[in-house]
Amino acid sequence: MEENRTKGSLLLAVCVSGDTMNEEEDMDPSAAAPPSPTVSQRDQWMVESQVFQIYQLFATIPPNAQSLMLELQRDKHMEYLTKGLRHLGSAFSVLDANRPWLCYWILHSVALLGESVDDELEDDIIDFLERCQDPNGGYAGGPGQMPHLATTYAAVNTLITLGGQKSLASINRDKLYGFLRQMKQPNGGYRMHNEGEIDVRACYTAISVASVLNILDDELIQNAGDYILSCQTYEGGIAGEPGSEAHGGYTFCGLAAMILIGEVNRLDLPHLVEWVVFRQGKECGFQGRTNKLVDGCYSFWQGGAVALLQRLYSIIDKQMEEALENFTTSDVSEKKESLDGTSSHATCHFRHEGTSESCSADFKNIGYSFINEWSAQEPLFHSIALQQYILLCSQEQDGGLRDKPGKRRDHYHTCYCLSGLSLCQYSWSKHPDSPPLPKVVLGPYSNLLEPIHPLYNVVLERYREAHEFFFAGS
Ligand SMILES: CC(C)=CCC/C(C)=C/CC/C(C)=C/COP(=O)(O)OP(=O)(O)O
Ligand SMILES: [Zn+2]
Repeated sequence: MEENRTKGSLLLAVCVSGDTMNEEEDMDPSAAAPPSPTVSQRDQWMVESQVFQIYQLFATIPPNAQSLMLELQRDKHMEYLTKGLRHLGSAFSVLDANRPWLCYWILHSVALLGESVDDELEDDIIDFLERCQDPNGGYAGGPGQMPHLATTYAAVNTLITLGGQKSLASINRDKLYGFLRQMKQPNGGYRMHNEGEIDVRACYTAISVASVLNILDDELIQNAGDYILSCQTYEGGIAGEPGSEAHGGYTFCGLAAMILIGEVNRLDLPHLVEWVVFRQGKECGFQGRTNKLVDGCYSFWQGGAVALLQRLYSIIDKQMEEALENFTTSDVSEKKESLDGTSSHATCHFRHEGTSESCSADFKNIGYSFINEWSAQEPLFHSIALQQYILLCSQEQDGGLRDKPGKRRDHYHTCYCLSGLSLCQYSWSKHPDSPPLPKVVLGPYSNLLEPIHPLYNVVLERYREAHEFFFAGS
């Protein structure tokens, strides 16, 4: 966006500069006419105009009206989610491959708002997901359908969000492990389902569920880092598959998966930081990829990637120092690296400082140590601006959240806008359990949501219960 406009004005400056034109061109009025805008430019200007109208209105109203505009419509959102849950009950009998996702989006939103569902509905959801569980492992989009990694991730996160013995014990981890092994490809990637596509989403969903359920092992990890690394593009972000375009959704997936397998230091992190921070635009929200439109759901995908990067400062610093060293004394530093193995590309992270066990010994606890070693660094994005976009542009006053003004609310955007809002609110916290200062929460303090585990996107307290359950005795 910004780049486009900068390039556009540079181009215009060259075109109107007299030096480059002869007299005949100077006389021709059409030569000076600006090129007609592209469809993407028009779309961008339209969104900017809608967003800035809202910000303009906000800037001109009295403070008490401003506070009202910034209020998170908790009750309305709960009404919308409850309606969705009621509909979900009747949708359980309808043929649809998205139902575990609907369960996750709705229940995770409810949990973010600090609420829960009644026992009867909870039982219905556990029973429904039980029927989606394949006898040979993994969860399908509906009973009798083919198991799929995306719905497996959604089902596992739903059951963790519900919590409790019945819910957590309903996951057949042995069979699920078998399904993950079946999806694993020799190139290190994963297929989404039998004969399905191989992409970074599949790597993340497989690794995320294996990690949270304590079934991650060397076989599941083997070459996965090579595959994800091959998807980091020249822009710095991560694409769905090698050779594709960097995108926020896949960037979150690739980065989180690399952290969970202890190989995040293999990515070019400074380049990744550079790409992701420039995806937050003048509309205050994030776009998913270069020159595309802002969208509320990227508050989590891009905001989540930045939140993860915020905890990797020491590795980023090390990579930057090495790059500088390589730049100044390239061959000397190369020799040094090969002699003493100090290259960050040759060591295993994210580990406890000072330990020397192999990666395989400690990747099992990465998810847990990641939140306990929470760092106090500042956020790398404009957290207040993003909260402003979510509350003023993505929030529907009647409940539910959306992509952008003019779009309709839906459960996917409600889930990821709220997840992004929670990340913003805790982005300055020294520890995930320490309540944020009021000045970092935009709007009334009652806007505060529950904190999430940024690697799995489940509410932290529910993650902790699952961790105790699945790691007991290990
Ligand atoms: C865990 C899991 C399953 C993660 C999924 C991650 C995710 C959101 C991937 C995005 C896929 C994609 C290329 C969307 C582009 O849509 P678009 O062209 O409509 O949108 P754009 O213009 O914003 O790029
Ligand atoms: Zn979206």
